[in-house]
Amino acid sequence: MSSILQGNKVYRVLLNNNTPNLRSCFKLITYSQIEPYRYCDSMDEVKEGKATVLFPKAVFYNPVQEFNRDLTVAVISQFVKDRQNEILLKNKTSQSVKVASDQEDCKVDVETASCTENKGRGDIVNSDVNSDLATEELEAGKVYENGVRILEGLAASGLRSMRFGLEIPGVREIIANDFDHFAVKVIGQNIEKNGLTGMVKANFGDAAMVMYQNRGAKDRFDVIDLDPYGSPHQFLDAAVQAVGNGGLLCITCTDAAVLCGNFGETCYSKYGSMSLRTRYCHEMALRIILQCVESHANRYSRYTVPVLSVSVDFYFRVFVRVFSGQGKVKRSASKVAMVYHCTGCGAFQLQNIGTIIPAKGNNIKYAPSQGPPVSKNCEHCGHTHHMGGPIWAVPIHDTDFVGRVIKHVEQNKDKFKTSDRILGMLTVIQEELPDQPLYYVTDDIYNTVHCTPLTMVQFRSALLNAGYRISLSHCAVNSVKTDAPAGVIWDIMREWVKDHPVSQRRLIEGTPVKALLSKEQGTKISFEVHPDANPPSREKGLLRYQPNPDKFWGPKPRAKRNMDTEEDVLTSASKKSKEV
Ligand SMILES: C[S@@+](CC[C@H](N)C(=O)[O-])C[C@H]1O[C@@H](n2cnc3c(N)ncnc32)[C@H](O)[C@@H]1O
Ligand SMILES: [Zn+2]
Repeated sequence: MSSILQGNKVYRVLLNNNTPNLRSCFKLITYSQIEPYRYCDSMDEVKEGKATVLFPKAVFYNPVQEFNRDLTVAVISQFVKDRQNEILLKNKTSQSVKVASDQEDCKVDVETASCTENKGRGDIVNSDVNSDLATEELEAGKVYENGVRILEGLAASGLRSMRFGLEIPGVREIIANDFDHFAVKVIGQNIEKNGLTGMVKANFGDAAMVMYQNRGAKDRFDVIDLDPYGSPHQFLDAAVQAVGNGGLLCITCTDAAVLCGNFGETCYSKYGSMSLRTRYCHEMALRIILQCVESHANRYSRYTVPVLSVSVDFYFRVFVRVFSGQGKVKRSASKVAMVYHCTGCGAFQLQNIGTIIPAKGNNIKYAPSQGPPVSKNCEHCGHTHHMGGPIWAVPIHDTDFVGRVIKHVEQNKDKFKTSDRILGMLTVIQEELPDQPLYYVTDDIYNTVHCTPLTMVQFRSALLNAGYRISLSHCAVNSVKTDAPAGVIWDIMREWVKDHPVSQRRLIEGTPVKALLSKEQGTKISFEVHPDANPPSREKGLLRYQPNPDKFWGPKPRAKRNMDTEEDVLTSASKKSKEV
């Protein structure tokens, strides 16, 4: 039995395949007369965070995305607090100040605060709208007339919106929108069930249209959450316009195969960037998404500041603030870069598209970059390069913000089922070298050289002893982010194989290993254990890289779609009966 919506009617379909007269299988019920759970064949009740929601099979729900929802609740909660502080700050001074608050050391810099730009251009300054909030201790579940407005563009059952309403303090209104009538009915019911009438509103519409209708200066949202099936690309143009100045976009992408280089040409068509199939593809994916959001924003004299970007399980999630300001938009070309990736040894080099040159006084000039940074063949192994990108080449997180989210989660640990994972991942993120895009993976290095592996501590010590910085990336276990040039990595390996020789049968002419090991050693290498070789997140024993969270882990398929016409239903039912 399943339910199908047509116009304002719901068909309760009894698919009895042995019945020749299919019309007798349908029972027509007037939609408005009936509550969704009464006509659904099965309606599961799910408790997550403070919310309890009903899920019919026909509406999308993926339990392993609880981490995504927990993290989003934490990030938006912190964002709301930060906005409050920015307002206080703006009211007090235009300098960087320490704001005394429940987060003792929350330092907010006016540079990144939303409030200062574009006044008088008709762009609503949200801090003005919210100014009453700034002095209040906020509570979750309470409607604040001057609180934040949140749009969940693709809400399915509205679970996320219910959690926002019940768990994020300082909210005015949440629009839980979906383009499926049935889902919207379920959202309505979940609003009542969670006592959120008046704060959360169910809305039927195409998310892009809803955002276009709200792009006027006074209508923009403070937060927009986009959690689509696959790629969000068709919503980005509207999203960058419908978010207020300094507002927050929270975007999920589950099209990992496209973003990780399996379909570079598709990635180009969706994100305007060529993805590469490499060991650092997960971070590259995040950077492709960020450059894509930025390029959409630039068209409307806006620019973005990523506050947190995570690669999780099978998906990517970015949290990006959007600001207005044509002056800063000019910097965008220097924030993105092409990637040259050696097809032999995996060494990579970035080539920024634009560059900023200091000029007279405090002035700057913008110019195209000079390049390329690599020769036709790799200087280390002689193989050719693939070129990918453009990618976002500046920091993908705001480490101060990440620190505040960590504090928020530590203080509210019992509210997030996935708090251990959030804390582990965010701590690794805080340790990431912010100015070194992409990474090597040590297993990959050892495979290229065909040698016995070093321990992580030995490898890290060798780089630190040579005077370079090193960190992990949250995107991959055994990852190495460093400011050392690729040549130093190969120097480490050349030193290592002196005592751990590579089998002669591997040293075939034309292979990367043959070329790499034939080169002269450049840097002096020591494997003596360096005091900083163990990252603090490892020493503390945090849950840094979680194995697959569930047995049936992965992106869930679309919820079964409601068929459009009775004819479709009949055709489908008759197909089914033939299959039996
Ligand atoms: C992945 S689910 C959303 C899951 C939800 N955010 C959560 O956390 O459980 C995607 C939803 O987007 C809806 N959808 C698809 N295209 C849409 C569009 N153009 N506008 C609005 N909703 C859309 C689908 O009906 C589906 O319910
Ligand atoms: Zn190479």
